[in-house]
Amino acid sequence: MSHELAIETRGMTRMFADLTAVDGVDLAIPKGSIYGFLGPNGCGKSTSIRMLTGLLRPTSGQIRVLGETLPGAEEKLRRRIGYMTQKFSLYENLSVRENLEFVAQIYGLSRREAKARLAELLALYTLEGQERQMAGSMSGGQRQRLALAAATLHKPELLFLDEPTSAVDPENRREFWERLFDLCSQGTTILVSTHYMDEAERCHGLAILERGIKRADGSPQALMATMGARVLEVAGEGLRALKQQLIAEEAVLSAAQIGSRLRVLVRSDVAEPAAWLGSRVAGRSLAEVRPSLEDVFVTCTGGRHVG
Ligand SMILES: Nc1ncnc2c1ncn2[C@@H]1O[C@H](COP(=O)(O)OP(=O)(O)OP(=O)(O)O)[C@@H](O)[C@H]1O
Repeated sequence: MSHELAIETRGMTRMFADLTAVDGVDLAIPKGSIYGFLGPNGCGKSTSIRMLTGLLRPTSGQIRVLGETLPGAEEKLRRRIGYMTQKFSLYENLSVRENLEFVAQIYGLSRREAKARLAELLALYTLEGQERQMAGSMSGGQRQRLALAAATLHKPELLFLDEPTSAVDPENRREFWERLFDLCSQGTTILVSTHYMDEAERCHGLAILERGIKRADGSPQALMATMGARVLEVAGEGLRALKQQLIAEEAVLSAAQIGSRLRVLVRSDVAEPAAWLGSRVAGRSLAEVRPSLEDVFVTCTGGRHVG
């Protein structure tokens, strides 16, 4: 297996009784990239991350992380990876400083190393004025910065972030992503799970997951360029009724209203989608538009998630 890959899996599978939470997932994630898992709740993002961090054993399949085989190398990998869980996992009744000191102890930093690293992190994550504040009384954005400081305290080579921005506003989310690109530019590989399209679009590469199955994999640009549908927008009157009429067509993967337009995904095996759709929209105006990542998502999941 290649040394240039931070993560490599073949047929990674996890069952819970008779539910297949992760179903035969193959991954090849290059070192130094930000890679996303995109999918709705319950599609297997957290279960995949837990297997890749060595916290959960796969039912079958092969996993290599930073050149080590899992299960088996959990202890070796512990110092080399960082993990920010979906729920805030620090102590709410400890201060910012106490939380970070506690994590430093877990990773066996000496008092001196811990002092220097804490000063660095407090400055980097703009937590300097809040050292004594209880973690439980912080805002969503501040908690998230503290959680990221804690997850990166030991300078991991590979960082796992499970839906890190689900509890923060768009401005904090944008700021958080700037931090991730800083970490990436210093050589950290990042695997981030999300159900936000805008977040997925920032990744170098991503996997679209649905019910434990990887439906597509590639850079957002490549996924948009190669998706199996053409995107057309219709403007005019009576779009709700038109939508019902169109989704009954075999060739239409989805039709969803966006403001005053109806965004229609037509299967790419329809030779002339504009002419085909034009004959069904009775005089309304129509234009082909560039696909978005959301269109890719809808196309690979068969349109089941957008109404
Ligand atoms: N310990 C468990 N025991 C039984 N079923 C589980 C367990 N952990 C996860 N599951 C099930 O496995 C499936 C995948 O869950 P998972 O948490 O990986 O999804 P997810 O994409 O991370 O979604 P979410 O964002 O809601 O956590 C779900 O149907 C979930 O109910």
